[in-house]
Amino acid sequence: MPHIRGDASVTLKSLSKIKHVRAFTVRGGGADYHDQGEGHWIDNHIATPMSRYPEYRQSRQSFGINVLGTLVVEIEAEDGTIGFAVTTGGEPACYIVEKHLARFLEGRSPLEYEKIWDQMYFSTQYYGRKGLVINAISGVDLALWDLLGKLRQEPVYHMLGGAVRDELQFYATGARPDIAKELGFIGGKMALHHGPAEGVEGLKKNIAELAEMRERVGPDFWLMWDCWMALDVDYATRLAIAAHEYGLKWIEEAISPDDYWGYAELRRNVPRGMLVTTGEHEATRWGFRMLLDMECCDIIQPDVGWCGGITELLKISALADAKGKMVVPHGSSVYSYHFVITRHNSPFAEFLMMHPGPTEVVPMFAPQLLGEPVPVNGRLKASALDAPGFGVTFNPDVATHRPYTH
Ligand SMILES: C[C@H](O)[C@H](O)[C@@H](O)[C@@H](O)C(=O)O
Ligand SMILES: [Mg+2]
Repeated sequence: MPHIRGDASVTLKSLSKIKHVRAFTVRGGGADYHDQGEGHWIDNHIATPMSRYPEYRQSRQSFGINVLGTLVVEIEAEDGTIGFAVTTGGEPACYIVEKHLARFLEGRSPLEYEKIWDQMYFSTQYYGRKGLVINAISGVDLALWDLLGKLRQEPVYHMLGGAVRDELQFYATGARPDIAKELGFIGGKMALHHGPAEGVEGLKKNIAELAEMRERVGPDFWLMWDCWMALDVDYATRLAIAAHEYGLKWIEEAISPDDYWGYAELRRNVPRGMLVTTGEHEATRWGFRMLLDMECCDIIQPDVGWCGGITELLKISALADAKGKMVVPHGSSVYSYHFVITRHNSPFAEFLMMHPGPTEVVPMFAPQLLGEPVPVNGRLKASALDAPGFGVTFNPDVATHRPYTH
């Protein structure tokens, strides 16, 4: 019998424990990517649930889409190694991290990420479960995985099972799918501009925009609509039927994230071959189980910075995989890239075009993450993710503010 060596080189004891958790907020783009300047495509008459109020129709910032700002979570180990992550959450999320969540990490091993997640979730369940609290938990979880990778000197995707393909391929979200095609992306997702409050005229304008873009990109390039929760089932059904002749590949987040029944109905209504997608504003394995068990959609799109982090996304993805459903995370830069490259049921990823046009590729969370990789010709090699943790560092030139301590 050959002697089988099995020295457990990484143990709970050998890895440096967590010493400090700190939370900061940052303004101006980055993880709160809706927080952009004037004239940006991402704030130009995009249909939302607030579009029923004319005063809030032109700009999503007018009703506060960028009110939170970025949350930066920093976790320092006893040996001085620091892991960090960014997500949407700003000052209120800082409060939750500092005053509530930090107690479950300080003094513990970063290897205990399952137990830490469980304690963060169930200790906040009485006021959390979705939205801001899960954003905060996600930020902590992502910073924990970044710290673990830096302590172990390996990239997060290695710890998630390794790459199942040599490279990532991306579709682009932005106002110019024609330019996205020239840049090598596999498809272009546009924001829908007119909602039910603008009646049949608005619906006709939507279809005219789609028809014009189809003319520009040719018959085979993927075109999708992101409806950002703006529609009702009837309007979404009529829009999907009218869009079918222009080859709309999927209709995304057409109705309220809470209307699971409406999504199931819409999915029964849309023309055969058109996909219904949603999930970026859903959270935890329990929320995504509702979407999957109620047959709400063909692709789930969790945001790893909003759904519970990597630890929770692993559970969500396994649920979807068991049901033969694709998981294409909502654009969240390196945090989704390290996940997507490791999952067979995540065949492509989203790249959110943050250039104002958008006419060029710029890092999604710019200027916050130094070393943030971007797709080249619509693709990113797995080897581009090989630095420890998530492979990025926080830009020291970006002003941060720590509103609370503990
Ligand atoms: C483009 C959409 O309106 C949102 O701004 C976008 O963040 C999100 O819905 C997406 O899927 O990228
Ligand atoms: Mg979306």
